[in-house]
Order: sequence, then C-alpha cells, then structure tokens
Amino acid sequence: MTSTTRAGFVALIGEPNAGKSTLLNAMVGAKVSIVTHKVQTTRARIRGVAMEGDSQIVFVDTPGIFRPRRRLDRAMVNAAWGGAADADLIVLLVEAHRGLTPGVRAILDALKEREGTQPVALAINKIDKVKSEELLGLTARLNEEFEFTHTFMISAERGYGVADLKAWLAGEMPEGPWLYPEDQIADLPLRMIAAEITREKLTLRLHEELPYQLTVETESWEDRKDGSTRIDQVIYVARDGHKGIILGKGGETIKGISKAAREEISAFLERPVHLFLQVKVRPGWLEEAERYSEMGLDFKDSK
Ligand SMILES: Nc1nc2c(ncn2[C@@H]2O[C@H](COP(=O)(O)OP(=O)(O)OP(=O)(O)O)[C@@H](O)[C@H]2O)c(=O)[nH]1
Repeated sequence: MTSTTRAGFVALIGEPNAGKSTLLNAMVGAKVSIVTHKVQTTRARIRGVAMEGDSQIVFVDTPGIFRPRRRLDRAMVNAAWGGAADADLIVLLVEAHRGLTPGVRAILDALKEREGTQPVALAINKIDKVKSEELLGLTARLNEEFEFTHTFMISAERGYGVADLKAWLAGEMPEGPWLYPEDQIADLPLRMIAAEITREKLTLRLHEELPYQLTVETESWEDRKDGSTRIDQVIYVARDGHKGIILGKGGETIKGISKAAREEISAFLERPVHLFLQVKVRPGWLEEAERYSEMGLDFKDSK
C-alpha cells in the first residue's frame, strides 16, 4: 500500500512571550532558533517546516499582529493576518498562568470576526507553572469564549504535550504533495530571509526604476567547513530590458547590490558569506506569482 502525503500551513498566534518560538523549535528543530528572534524585521513569513510521518507542516509567521506601533508594523499586521488567512489551521497559544488577559481577549475578538474560515486549536502553554485545577478552569473559560476545534495543554519548554500537538497537526493537514523538498527544510527560513535582504537592496538601489515584476530566489546554500557560507541567488525579471537595469553599466549596479546584500546577510548569519547573484529573464513570471505568494512572499505590497 502506498501512503498518502499531506502538506499545509499552520499559523501560530499568541501574545508576545506566549512561547511561540519555543514551541516552534520544539516541533521543528534547533536550526530555526537562530532565526526566530530576528525574523520579525523581515517580511519572510515562513518560520519553519516540520515533518511528521508523511506530513509536512509549514509554520507561517504572524509578526506583531496585535500591537502595531509604527507604520511599518501596520503593513506587517496585514501581512500577518494574510499569513493566518492563508493557513489551513490556526493554533492560539495562551499562557496558563496568565489566562484570559486583555491581550488574549483582543485576539479572540479578532478570531471571532473570522470564525468559520478555518479551524482554530487552543494550546495552553506553560502548564508547568500552574496547578491542574486552575488549568481545567481556564480551559473551560476559554472554550466558552470561542469554539476551538481542539484544546491542548502543553509545556513547550519541557516538551510536555508537544508530540501530541504535532501528531494532531500532521493528521489535520490536507492531502497533497509536500510543498518543499526535504533537503531544503532546515535552511528554508534562512534561504527566504537571505532572498528578502537581496530584494530589499534592489529596492533601495533602484527606487522607482525597479521593475515591479521581480523576484529573488535562493537556489543553493552551502555551509562550508571553513565557517563561511556560499549562497547562490537568482533574480528573476519579466523582460530583457529589466535585466539591463539591474546589471547597470559594466555590471556596476549589481555589484553594489551584491556587496550591500552580502554584508547584511553576513551580519545576520554572523558568519562570512560568499554571495553569487545571477539575473535571469523569466517571461512567465506573472503566472507564477501565485506560487510565490504560497511561499509566503507577498510582492504586491512591497513596491
Ligand atoms: N515555564 C515555562 N516557560 C516557557 C514555556 N514555553 C516558553 N517559555 C518561556 O517563555 C518565554 C517566551 O518564550 P518565546 O518562545 O520567546 O515566546 P514568543 O511567543 O516567541 O515571544 P515573541 O517572540 O515575543 O512573540 C521564554 O523565556 C521561554 O523560555 C513553558 O512551557 N514553560
């Protein structure tokens, strides 16, 4: 008998400090932990990919959903809900010892407006901090407020209940082919951030000259024994003329972009980086736009 593969997106939401990063690391593995605390400064939304049996679970980021402070954050709020809206499933993380705070209430209100769009599971985290009677009371109260598909009681830090949650998520993912090749999973958030940095440098350098139909993909990633990382990226444009703009006279423009991007990626990874950029014309780019938005990169609002 052949087994069926499953793949889908899960949005982990909750107040700051609820334990999202800790839970993510517990489900995905250590590599993401380097990224997660810095990832909010980027617009890349994929925080990690977990495999469980034949299921691939892609965790999407929801940066700063509930406390927009600056204008930039506003855009992130939209992006964040975008992430949640595209997700097959939402997991709301609530801290056991803090319970139904005004922040959690605000999230529940937002969820209620979207009720029915997708299943929402409740994960009460940090259960190591409370007594079981309190936990039962809180579970009941939260379930009165919102109709959760399922309630989990976990300690992300100690690992209690994490395997159950992960197994359940795996079973809830829609049937379909995996979204990412298995050998790229560990690096995926890094790959996306690196691509996003290069894209940002293109934007800064080219301003309004920047072709709207443009995308950056990290094609290969190699952590070398000498402690450096080799990254190959392709900048895809829709027309030949766009390629010329990006290269600049004698390749001056792309050189400048490459240097700026390399420095920032290197600072981000905290290791030396060798960055190789290539510009390719891909006329069918627009038709593929859908694919990129699936990957969590939203080109429309970044013009
Ligand atoms: N006692 C206890 N502490 C936990 C548990 N899970 C996470 N923490 C702690 O809670 C704090 C916040 O955890 P994070 O994973 O950074 O929370 P977050 O939701 O990603 O926070 P933001 O990045 O601010 O949104 C850290 O100090 C964790 O060690 C748990 O199950 N039990």
